[in-house]
Amino acid sequence: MAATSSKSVLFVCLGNICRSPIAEAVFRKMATDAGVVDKWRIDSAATSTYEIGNPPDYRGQACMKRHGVPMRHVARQWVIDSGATSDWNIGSSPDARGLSCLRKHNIETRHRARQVTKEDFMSFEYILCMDESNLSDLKRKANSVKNYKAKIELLGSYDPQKQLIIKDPYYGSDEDFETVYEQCVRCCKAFLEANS
Ligand SMILES: N#Cc1ccccc1-c1cc(NCCCN2CCCCC2)c2ccccc2n1
Repeated sequence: MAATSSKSVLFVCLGNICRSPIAEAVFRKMATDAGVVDKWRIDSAATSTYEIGNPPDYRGQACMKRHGVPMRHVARQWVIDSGATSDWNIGSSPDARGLSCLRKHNIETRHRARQVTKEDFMSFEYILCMDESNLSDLKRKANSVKNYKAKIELLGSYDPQKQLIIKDPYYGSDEDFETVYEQCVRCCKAFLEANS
């Protein structure tokens, strides 16, 4: 019987196509390799609406492939999608229990960029973001949510090499994506250790 999700983390960046999907994929692989992924609800989201519905940036996907880190994106030949009859959960990610079931049966789900929701501030224990702009956007959004529980922090605050900011690589090169990857590896490792 899979353990219930006792921990939860939402990685956030500006568009949810570059930095936060990399952080999510790196952390999910680390938690899987440590045998604790079933204890975690892991997701990523954007502070902006720039890229809602879009897959992770191809440069980030290439970086993950180089490092053998599975990403929830599945390149698609067919345009297969799903939808709801209600507006109850617009912008939310699939239910954690469903994702866990799919993962158990080794069925990949593809990540699509989504914006952080008020519900996220109530349901995630940690919301870890990449730079000061993300942090101020998140704190402003959180202020409109009564009794929210999330600890809103910079992912870089866990970096043993003290690189506090994970810079936006959107206008950058493959090397900039490599730097994002290396920072995410250091920070996610320290964050997992701090929560084990
Ligand atoms: N903004 C900024 C910015 C400033 C400095 C460095 C990077 C970026 C930057 C720009 C992006 N999209 C281009 C502008 C989008 N449009 C801006 C005006 C509203 C309509 C949308 C990004 C998209 C996805 C992920 C990260 C991104 N980051």
